[in-house]
Amino acid sequence: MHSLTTLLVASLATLALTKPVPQITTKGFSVTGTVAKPLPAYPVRLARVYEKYGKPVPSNIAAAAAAATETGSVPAIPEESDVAYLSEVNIGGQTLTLDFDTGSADLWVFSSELASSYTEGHAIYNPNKSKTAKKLNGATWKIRYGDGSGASGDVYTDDVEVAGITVKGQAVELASKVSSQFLQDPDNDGLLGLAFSSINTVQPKPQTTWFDTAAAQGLFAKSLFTVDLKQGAPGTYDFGYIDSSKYTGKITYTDINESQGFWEFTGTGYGVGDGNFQEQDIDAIADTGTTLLLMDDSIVEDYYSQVDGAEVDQQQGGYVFPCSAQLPDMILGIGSGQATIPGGLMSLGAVSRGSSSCFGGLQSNQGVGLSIYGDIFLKAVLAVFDADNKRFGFAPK
Ligand SMILES: C[C@@H](SC(=N)N)c1ccc(Cl)cc1
Ligand SMILES: C[C@@H](SC(=N)N)c1ccc(Cl)cc1
Repeated sequence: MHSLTTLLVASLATLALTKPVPQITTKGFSVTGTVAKPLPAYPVRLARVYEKYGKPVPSNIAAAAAAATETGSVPAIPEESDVAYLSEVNIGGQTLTLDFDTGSADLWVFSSELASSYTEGHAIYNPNKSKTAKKLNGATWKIRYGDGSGASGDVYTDDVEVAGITVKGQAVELASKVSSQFLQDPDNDGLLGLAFSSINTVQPKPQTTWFDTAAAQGLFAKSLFTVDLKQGAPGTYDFGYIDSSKYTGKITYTDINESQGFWEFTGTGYGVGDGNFQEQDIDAIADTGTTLLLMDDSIVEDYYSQVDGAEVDQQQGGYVFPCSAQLPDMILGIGSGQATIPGGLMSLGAVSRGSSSCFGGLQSNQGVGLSIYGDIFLKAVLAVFDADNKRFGFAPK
């Protein structure tokens, strides 16, 4: 008899294991010219010039820029076994809890356009109850994840508030269809994409993510956000600033390659426990929307070869080990530094209530060619997603 946890963990594990890059039909993309972007307020532009040349921003300019821009913080609440993290969002006066996802670029929600049998237990968005909703005529969207999970529907624009920051005219994608995976998770009312807008699935004209819309409207003095996830406790997403109280030591940055639309970088290698560090290029993405740490089989096998009793459990869909096992730390080389994931974070907990078998936080990426540094990694660091400088940063915490 599978407990819910097993099903959820297994389905998400399977989901995480087998949900390769959302199948975005690139052939349909047509960038019909560029929309004139409102220029950020003058002091913001001036402050950026100083920063660009590594000069301290004069206090009067910094003060003026700060006055013209916004910052905000919103809790990231873990679901059971930390399988996903949910945050509150207000759309046209309606509050939903969404899965913020740096691995996709669609803001889509459970909506009044879904059959009511699908919306049981969910908060839904109903544009007819919003004073500021406008239909985006002719626009549709359809997202697919490798495991076959996905959703589709049509599009409105509305005022979307995240972390106290309101973006007017944000594209909101209403689900009129969702796949079964999304029905197993009654608290998840949809996704808020934080990847690059180049992989947004709206047709015929792709839309921008909430973050990119806000940045284009000049709402941030610094166009960056930070992610501070915690094991079994609320963390935060912060927008427009870095809270120095959320990390220790210094932030190490690495350039990202946004050509696939992800926060993608080349890791410098890995180490298991106090074993020696293996230098190798690792094509990785930082992904809040994936529960696990997904890496090449060779690395996964190396790690579990050092865990007594670890084995692949087909039924669970990945490596399991005795919950009594002492798990080694996982070291990930990023830029000039190394992120240490303590052994205690490398488990998702018992495969089902009362079981002495635990599900591994590190699992195979099934050879998809990308390593997915998901929530297991993000619980170990303060992560900085810096769009201004096209870089990813991390610091111990
Ligand atoms: C980009 C993410 S899916 C997402 N975060 N929306 C991903 C890609 C490939 C694999 Cl194998 C697993 C996860
Ligand atoms: C597509 C992912 S979100 C992501 N891939 N980052 C997902 C999340 C939750 C459910 Cl229930 C099903 C699928």
